[in-house]
Amino acid sequence: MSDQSSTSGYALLRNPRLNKGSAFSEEERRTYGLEGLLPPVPTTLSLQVARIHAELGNLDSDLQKYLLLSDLQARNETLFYAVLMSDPATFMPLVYTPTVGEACQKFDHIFRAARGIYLPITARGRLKGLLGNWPMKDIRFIVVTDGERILGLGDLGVGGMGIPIGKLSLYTACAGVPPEYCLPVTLDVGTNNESLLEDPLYLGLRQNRVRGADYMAFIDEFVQAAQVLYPKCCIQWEDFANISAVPILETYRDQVCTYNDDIQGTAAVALAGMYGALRISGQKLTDQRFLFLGGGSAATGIAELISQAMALEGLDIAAARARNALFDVNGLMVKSRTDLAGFQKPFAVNHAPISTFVEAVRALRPTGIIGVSTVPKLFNQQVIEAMAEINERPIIFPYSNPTSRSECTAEEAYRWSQGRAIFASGSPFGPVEIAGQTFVPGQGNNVYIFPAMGMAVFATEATRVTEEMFIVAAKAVAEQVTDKSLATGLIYPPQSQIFEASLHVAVRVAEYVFEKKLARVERPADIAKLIASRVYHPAYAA
Ligand SMILES: NC(=O)C1=CN([C@@H]2O[C@H](COP(=O)(O)OP(=O)(O)OC[C@H]3O[C@@H](n4cnc5c(N)ncnc54)[C@H](OP(=O)(O)O)[C@@H]3O)[C@@H](O)[C@H]2O)C=CC1
Ligand SMILES: CC(=O)C(=O)O
Ligand SMILES: [Mg+2]
Repeated sequence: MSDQSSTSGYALLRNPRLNKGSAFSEEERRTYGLEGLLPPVPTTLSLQVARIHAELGNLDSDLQKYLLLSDLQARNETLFYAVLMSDPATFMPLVYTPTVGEACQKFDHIFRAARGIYLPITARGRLKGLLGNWPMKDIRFIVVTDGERILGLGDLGVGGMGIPIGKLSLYTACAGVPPEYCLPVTLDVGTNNESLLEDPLYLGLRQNRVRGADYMAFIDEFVQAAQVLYPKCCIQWEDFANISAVPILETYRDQVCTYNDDIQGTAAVALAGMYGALRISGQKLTDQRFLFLGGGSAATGIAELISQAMALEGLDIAAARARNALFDVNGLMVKSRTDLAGFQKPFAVNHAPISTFVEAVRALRPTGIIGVSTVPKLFNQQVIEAMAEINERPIIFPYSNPTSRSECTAEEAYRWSQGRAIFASGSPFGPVEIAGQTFVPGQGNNVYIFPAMGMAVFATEATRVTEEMFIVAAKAVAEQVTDKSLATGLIYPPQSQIFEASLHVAVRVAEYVFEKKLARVERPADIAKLIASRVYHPAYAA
């Protein structure tokens, strides 16, 4: 756009952060040269929200709704967030799991306006320059993926970009982190997904994934560039394969402000769910035994945080870890197995090998099973019935996303356990009625953690994200669950109240940040007030 047009009202209509669309007032239209560029009668933000609701209501595919919202985000950011925040329970499944999964799978075929920064490994040595092309200069959050494990959908190459975009939209919609501080990033190191490599529309590098020292050097260049350009930035690693996720976290967790959402955020939401479940069963955490289906990032992250929480309640850490057993493609992770990665070994149990999950359930008699395998339907009738035979109130958490990868549905868990399951799933399920009783399944998803963690880090300008901050966050989620919710089986705050719930968690985490002297701002007398003062509200500037 030429200089002549960039200062015009026409340019204003094309700047999503400043655009008000039909809501520009008559005075603004006169001042900015917008007269004639819009239909003549100004409207209001609330009418615009109502128009979007109605438009969405006329679409019958969730992907179409996703596209409408994503076009809106590219056109008018205030209106986009006003819509999302008007009804989070309705809009989260569209901009986040499950619909975002389909959008990532079809990314190259539905590509529209670009958002975020793409860093191809072919640009090694120039990453700071590419990252610096982003127009905002004070970035506080980068959500970054390399696209290798997108939800439970596998390697989607650059199509994974939908995830950082969706997660950061929820930083704002669920916890009020102002959008101008957020930057989605995709690292393109190639893809091993043959169908993408053969697709003429594929938008990423046409090569297999780079691994090993070259990969780690690329990651390091990215981290250093982000540090130099954005010294107050927190980097959230998202949807990397575990072979990359674990070493990256280990390398940087004590060097910079960073965390891995799949390992640590998921762990916190699972622990929160356990605290809720124990209020229903009336049991103690240290009496639980968990069996995980899957032994990757999410499983080992959850198992470790639960073990740490058990240790805080008096169990020896080794004994605590022994209460968290993992089961993967090759069966129960037992000490005699020679194929275990370093991060899996602490959870290997002293037991003879077991090759089927239902046998493992019968042998270990877990109080809860947690599905983080990416494989649907493996919590089958036999498994749920075995859990219901062993436990009065079996904990059943199929956490894999999106819905198509869920280890079971809410209906299956409740039906096969005669309504006794304490259930939560990674992607949302609607209420279920069994024998006249209505159950409300919770969404056991790190969305209860990462936006809140983001707001706490943003408001305090924290230097680090520590493991203890996730335990604090887990307790802060759990303490908000009412007895009324528990009576319906709901062990998390309702999705409709996620904004209020996230701010509560942010306050608790911020208190901890100040206590541990991890903040870069002065401790205020009233931390809740500090958080409230930092919250973004979707309203047009006067
Ligand atoms: N609800 C939430 O908030 C979150 C949910 N998730 C979901 O959890 C899932 C896993 O994520 P993540 O841990 O990062 O992925 P990983 O790839 O790190 O782990 C997947 C694990 O499942 C194992 N697995 C694969 N197939 C089977 C099978 N048939 N039976 C038993 N185990 C199997 C894998 O074994 P192997 O490596 O040998 O193939 C691996 O150990 C994803 O679907 C993701 O969407 C993740 C984060 C948050
Ligand atoms: C929720 C999430 O982070 C995942 O499924 O990967
Ligand atoms: Mg993830």
